Amino acid sequence: MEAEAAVDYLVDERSKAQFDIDAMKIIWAGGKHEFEVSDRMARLVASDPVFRKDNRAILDRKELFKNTLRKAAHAWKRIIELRLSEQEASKLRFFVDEPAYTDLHWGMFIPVIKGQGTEEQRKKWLPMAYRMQIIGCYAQTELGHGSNVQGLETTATFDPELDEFVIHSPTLTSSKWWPGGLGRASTHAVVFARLITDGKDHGINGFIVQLRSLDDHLPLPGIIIGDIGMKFGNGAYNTMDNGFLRFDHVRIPRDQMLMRVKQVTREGKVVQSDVPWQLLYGTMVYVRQTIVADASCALSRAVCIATRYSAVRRQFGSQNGHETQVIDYRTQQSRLFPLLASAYAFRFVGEWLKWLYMDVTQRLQARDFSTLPEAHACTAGLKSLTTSVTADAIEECRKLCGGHGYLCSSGLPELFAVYVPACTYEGDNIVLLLQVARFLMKTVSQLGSGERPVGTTTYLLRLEHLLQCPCDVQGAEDWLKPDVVVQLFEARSARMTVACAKSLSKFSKPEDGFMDLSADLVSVATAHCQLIVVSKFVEKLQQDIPGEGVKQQLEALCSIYALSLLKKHLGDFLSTSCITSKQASLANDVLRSLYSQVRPNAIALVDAFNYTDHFLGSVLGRYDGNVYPKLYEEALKDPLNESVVPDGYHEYLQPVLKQRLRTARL
Ligand SMILES: CCCCCCCCCCCCCC(=O)SCCNC(=O)CCNC(=O)[C@H](O)C(C)(C)COP(=O)(O)OP(=O)(O)OC[C@H]1O[C@@H](n2cnc3c(N)ncnc32)[C@H](O)[C@@H]1OP(=O)(O)O
Ligand SMILES: Cc1cc2nc3c(=O)[nH]c(=O)nc-3n(C[C@H](O)[C@H](O)[C@H](O)COP(=O)(O)OP(=O)(O)OC[C@H]3O[C@@H](n4cnc5c(N)ncnc54)[C@H](O)[C@@H]3O)c2cc1C
Repeated sequence: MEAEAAVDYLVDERSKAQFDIDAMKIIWAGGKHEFEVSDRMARLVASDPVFRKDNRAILDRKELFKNTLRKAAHAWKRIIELRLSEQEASKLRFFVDEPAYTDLHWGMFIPVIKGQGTEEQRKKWLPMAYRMQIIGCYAQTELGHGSNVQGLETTATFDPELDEFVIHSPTLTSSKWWPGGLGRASTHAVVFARLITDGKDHGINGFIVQLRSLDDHLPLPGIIIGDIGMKFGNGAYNTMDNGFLRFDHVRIPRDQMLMRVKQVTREGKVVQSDVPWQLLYGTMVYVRQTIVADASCALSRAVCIATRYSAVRRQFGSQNGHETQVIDYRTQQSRLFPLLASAYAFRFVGEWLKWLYMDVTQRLQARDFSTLPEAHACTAGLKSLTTSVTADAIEECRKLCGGHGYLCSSGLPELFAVYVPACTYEGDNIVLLLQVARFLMKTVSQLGSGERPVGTTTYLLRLEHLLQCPCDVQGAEDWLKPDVVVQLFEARSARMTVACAKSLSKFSKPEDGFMDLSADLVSVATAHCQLIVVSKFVEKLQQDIPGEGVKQQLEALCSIYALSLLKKHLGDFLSTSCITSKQASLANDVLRSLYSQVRPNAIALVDAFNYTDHFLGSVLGRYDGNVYPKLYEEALKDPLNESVVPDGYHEYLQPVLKQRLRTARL
């Protein structure tokens, strides 16, 4: 009986939607074709028993890893059999939803060769990598240094006699430590090492190094290699073989140094090409951009689970003869709907960042390097902002699901454990925000010298105006005007940037100022990145948005995103005199009415993500809302429930119980 009622809750919820959900699905997917590919790949994976994933939390590490290998091999077989395009194959891997060595092979090894290899090197290595005749990883981080790439210790010393490099790990801390896919699967790695010729250190560069035999997978001579051990959470990221690696004078031919940025001639002369040396960091720019796109996936997944469950779950009160749906509590809405809005916001900023990355890549090919610093700042900042918010949001969604959110069958604990390292890998989020702050300080300091800020910093051209313009809100409805909101976020970012720049100028050495003011600099960078997300959401809404009611829903979500940020960072807005307390209070009223507007559409807004139950992997987030019977089913599948009397009863429970009986008799 109760189960049927739960199903009814979601049917009823869906009937309340005030917009064309199919049109919204296409907006979310980024186009009709993207939707069709994504939908087809999601179903393909969901219907294949090899891709089952509901047992991950109870497999031991060895079984878990072997199962990941099986899935990756099966995915590859399906990709070949079905002749899938690159786009389809990458979607298929995405829906398999299990971190694996293939992520690093396709996501970093191939891109680093593409970005840092010469044409000859690309011709030699990429076909083998595309056919998976070799498996590669990205070996940069060491035991002693991750964030500080210039501090890496591994050496690549040129031996002119044999025309070879000698790759060596001179200290314990120079061991490579963390690279995904390295521990067990990879046959090759791009290793970042210090280039030494003729006794001189020329800084870091990438080198292609074979690690294991292509015949029997044994490590090659001079290579010490293994897995770094269990990581956070049970199943979670432990499907990945993050590894360690030490080199004992391993020799590689000279042409295995990636030579797009620097070359070493036969005589051992180092030649710097005309591309900026920062291109050595280019793969990180690429991956940070993909991480931003992925953030909206992880966030929307958690939000989908929490929203559906909040509509099914009832506690206290009375609503048409039932207790109240928890989604109707204002507190639940004020925690959940900003996260729903953030999922859409991150989707659109991710789309824009992909465009920015393509644009900078095309410019680089045409030898225009002018937008590289901005691309670095945007990818670093948005990677930091979106992953931090998403990690916190997954945890908030767990709490929004009450006690049942803590069960593995809710899908949220595993999602959190898999996702949270995104705040650290590909650049620690604080270290990356400091890069953004550095870029902003440099941009402001160059304003006087006639250097024009570009792209996302163009607003700083209107600095004088932004430093003193009052916020244009007289009545509550003014808070719904996009230009008012964007200008407010610009003013807040500009004022915080200038205040920090002034404080920095008081230090005789800029590095000292940077150290002392680093916490403030992080706040400045955050404000700038939030401005980017808000303005890209607003820009998206200026495009043609087809589908009945779709634009109105997105407008409401855009306002929720911006106004909830305003509420969260009220201190910034008040202390920079960007708004008055009266205006803040009006913003709060508007937020409440926006929540009421979104409420009847909430289930349809998460349905628009088009996630299969397989991908969601959550009893609480099931499409049919049939939560309670399925929670029982999942509980009964637990190995502890295999026998009525537990293993260990005779050894450990019975003696205790008997002793208690004896004590009682005394
Ligand atoms: C489909 C695929 C899916 C794939 C998913 C993959 C799965 C994911 C799985 C997980 C996989 C996880 C995999 C992994 O985790 S791989 C390992 C990732 N590691 C990191 O991210 C390390 C982070 N550290 C750094 O990037 C550098 O050390 C930083 C930047 C911190 C300092 O650097 P440095 O010590 O050199 O000092 P500097 O600050 O003076 O900077 C000097 C100049 O360089 C410019 N600059 C700096 N950086 C960049 C840049 N990037 N592009 C362009 N320019 C850049 C900078 O603006 C400055 O310019 P200027 O002001 O002098 O003009
Ligand atoms: C799951 C996972 C997968 C990974 N995969 C790979 C991979 O495939 N290949 C690879 O090469 N690496 C990989 N890494 C390594 C990863 O890139 C690094 O861990 C990351 O760049 C952070 O560097 P770190 O560990 O040195 O952190 P640290 O820099 O030691 O950070 C420790 C603390 O110090 C703070 N800190 C550091 N520097 C500063 C500063 N200048 N100012 C203020 N605070 C600072 C940080 O904010 C942090 O709080 C992976 C890591 C993880 C967790």
